[in-house]
Amino acid sequence: MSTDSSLFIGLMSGTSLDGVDGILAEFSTDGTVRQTLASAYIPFPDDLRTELMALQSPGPDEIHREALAANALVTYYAECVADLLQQAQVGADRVAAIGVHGQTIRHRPEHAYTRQINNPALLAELTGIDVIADLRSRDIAAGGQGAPLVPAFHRALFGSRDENRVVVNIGGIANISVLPHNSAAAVIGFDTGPGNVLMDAWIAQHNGQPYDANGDWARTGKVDAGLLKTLRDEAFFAAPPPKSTGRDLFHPAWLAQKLADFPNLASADVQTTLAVFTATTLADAIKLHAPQTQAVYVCGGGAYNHYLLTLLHYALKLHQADIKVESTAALGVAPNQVEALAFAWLAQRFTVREPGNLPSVTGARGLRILGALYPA
Ligand SMILES: Nc1ncnc2c1ncn2[C@@H]1O[C@H](COP(=O)(O)OP(=O)(O)OP(=O)(O)O)[C@@H](O)[C@H]1O
Ligand SMILES: CC(=O)N[C@H]1[C@@H]2OC[C@@H](O2)[C@@H](O)[C@@H]1O[C@H](C)C(=O)O
Repeated sequence: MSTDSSLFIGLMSGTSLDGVDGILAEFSTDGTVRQTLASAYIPFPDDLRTELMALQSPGPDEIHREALAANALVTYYAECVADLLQQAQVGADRVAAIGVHGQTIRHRPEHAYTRQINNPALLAELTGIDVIADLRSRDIAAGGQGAPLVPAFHRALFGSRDENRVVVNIGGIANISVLPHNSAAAVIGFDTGPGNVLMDAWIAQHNGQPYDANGDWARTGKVDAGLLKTLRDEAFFAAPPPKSTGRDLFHPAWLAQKLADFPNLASADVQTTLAVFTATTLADAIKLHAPQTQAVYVCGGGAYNHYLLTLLHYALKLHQADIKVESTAALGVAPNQVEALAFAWLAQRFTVREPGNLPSVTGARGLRILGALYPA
């Protein structure tokens, strides 16, 4: 490794609540990714998943339960770090910092707060590595949404001089980054609504599976136009960016309420409609805010749902016949590694005291250095 580069770890556990994705990568001082040395995924055990799900809404003794869940969470983060170091045969002393997102349990930018449960002090203690945490609060303090943060990284990693690109992340929630080929043009980005969160909840409720692998169940049903319209009528979709959302709005009880008017729908038809809902809300956002898009690159777990990608491609082709839809693997980064790499990048930005946000995305008053340091 040369003197103008350093190793960083990124840890992301997102709204799907399934586990933690980690990456160990080498960055140049200017933030360029030189190479990825290792990636790892540690699933959460069922009891932690259940508690993280319960903490998404108000409940008894929350402060105590949140603290215990944070301690438990960090043991899996530390396991992920150990796995990365072991795979790459790298000592903790060679890693400059860990960028750790934590687990979102509330996201209420309209009330000027967002909460990711975490115990970064414990992570520094367990790993012996500097930890950079709390990466959203400063943007919110500056009047921003605090999310999505990945567009700045998407621009750095995936921006092109030749092609108008959109990067789509389909996690629990979905978001887009609009990357015009003209680098002087502002990058915009925002959450478009549910990604997998409602499809995951529905298949878990009906078939006991954590997600609809490959979209195979959704593929068997029919779209219900009435339900689709009811879902799309939610005010969030018509609101202009900057905007962000989460499980605060799109939770199983929200879906149950919308379904109340459709008591006779077959469960597979609901799953199909939810897949079309995700695909069309993404496509609408791209058509309205990035009509010149030539290529769409998809990351996040939803990139592995072929049925969903087919629906997205179909919805976009109605607008522009020759639009490309591919996964970010076509640009050299596996779809399930992009978010963790973004948090490694944010840790690198903090370390060189460079901003991590994009005011054109979050609506913050200006560029801000994101995060707080817990020294090793
Ligand atoms: N093979 C697959 N087929 C279909 N869906 C899949 C597949 N693999 C992963 N997924 C979906 O991707 C989800 C996990 O995606 P990801 O890890 O990107 O979410 P996250 O990071 O938790 O969410 P967010 O980006 O909202 O924070 C799973 O819950 C599942 O719905
Ligand atoms: C508050 C919060 O955790 N938001 C997540 C969530 O998951 C996807 C979408 O909603 C995005 O806004 C964000 O995550 C990514 C990493 C981001 O900030 O860009």
